[in-house]
Amino acid sequence: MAELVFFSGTMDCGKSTLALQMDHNHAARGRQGIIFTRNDRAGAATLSSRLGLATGAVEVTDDLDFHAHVVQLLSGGGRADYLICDEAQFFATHQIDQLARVVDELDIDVYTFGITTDFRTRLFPGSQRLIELSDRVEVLQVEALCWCGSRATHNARTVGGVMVVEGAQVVIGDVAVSSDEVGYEVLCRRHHRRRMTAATARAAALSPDVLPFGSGDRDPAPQNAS
Ligand SMILES: Nc1ncnc2c1ncn2[C@@H]1O[C@H](COP(=O)(O)OP(=O)(O)O)[C@@H](O)[C@H]1O
Ligand SMILES: Cc1cn([C@H]2C[C@H](O)[C@@H](COP(=O)(O)O)O2)c(=O)[nH]c1=O
Repeated sequence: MAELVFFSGTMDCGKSTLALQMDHNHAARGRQGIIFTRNDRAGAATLSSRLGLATGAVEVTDDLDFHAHVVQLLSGGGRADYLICDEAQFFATHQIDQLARVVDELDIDVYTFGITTDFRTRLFPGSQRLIELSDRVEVLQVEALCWCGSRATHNARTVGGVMVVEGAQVVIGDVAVSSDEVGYEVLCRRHHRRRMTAATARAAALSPDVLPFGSGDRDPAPQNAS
């Protein structure tokens, strides 16, 4: 039976890489897929991974109807055994419902990939609908790490190097960008709550105001902050 699966994790945990690997593995066994994405950093109609791989994709727009798209393809003699959908957090909720229809009515597997929460720790509407409708939600095994070494569970946005908690939900960007741009950093919940990025932690560790002893609530010096 076909299934709707949501592969989720923070930014930079390998979702797009897994999407490309899944497409490769299915195609290697003679299955035919359609790749969709929306707002990939590499540009329109592209699915790209930080490991350097990229492939062409159908760019998802507001008016794209997944069910109609696939039915049209099949009616024209085309074939689709599975769909790969990257950056699915940016899909509209009714588009996630269309994906569920593709699974249930056309018996086609749909593999979706995306982050669950935004920089304010709020669910993206598309991700919320995926959690509600998916047969399975899979959390990626490769753990992105907070600067403290704990598993990163949340995405922080920085503007000019400073963590912000207000602004538009969607701003396309990347981790490890220069400090005058909008950027992102993955953090554990503790450090997201304290708004403590690698740069803030480094500054605090260097500050002469910080006593060399303290309560058990102190944070360690950043391990990989440069
Ligand atoms: N130079 C590198 N060497 C090995 N692995 C890397 C390198 N650069 C990035 N990666 C891996 O790629 C992952 C990011 O992959 P990507 O598919 O772009 O993530 P996502 O789609 O979740 O944002 C990182 O977590 C890391 O494991
Ligand atoms: C947290 C957060 C992220 N985004 C954007 C930034 C990137 O363009 C994508 C995530 O891509 P990745 O492949 O998972 O790294 O989402 C956003 O628009 N708003 C946010 O709050």
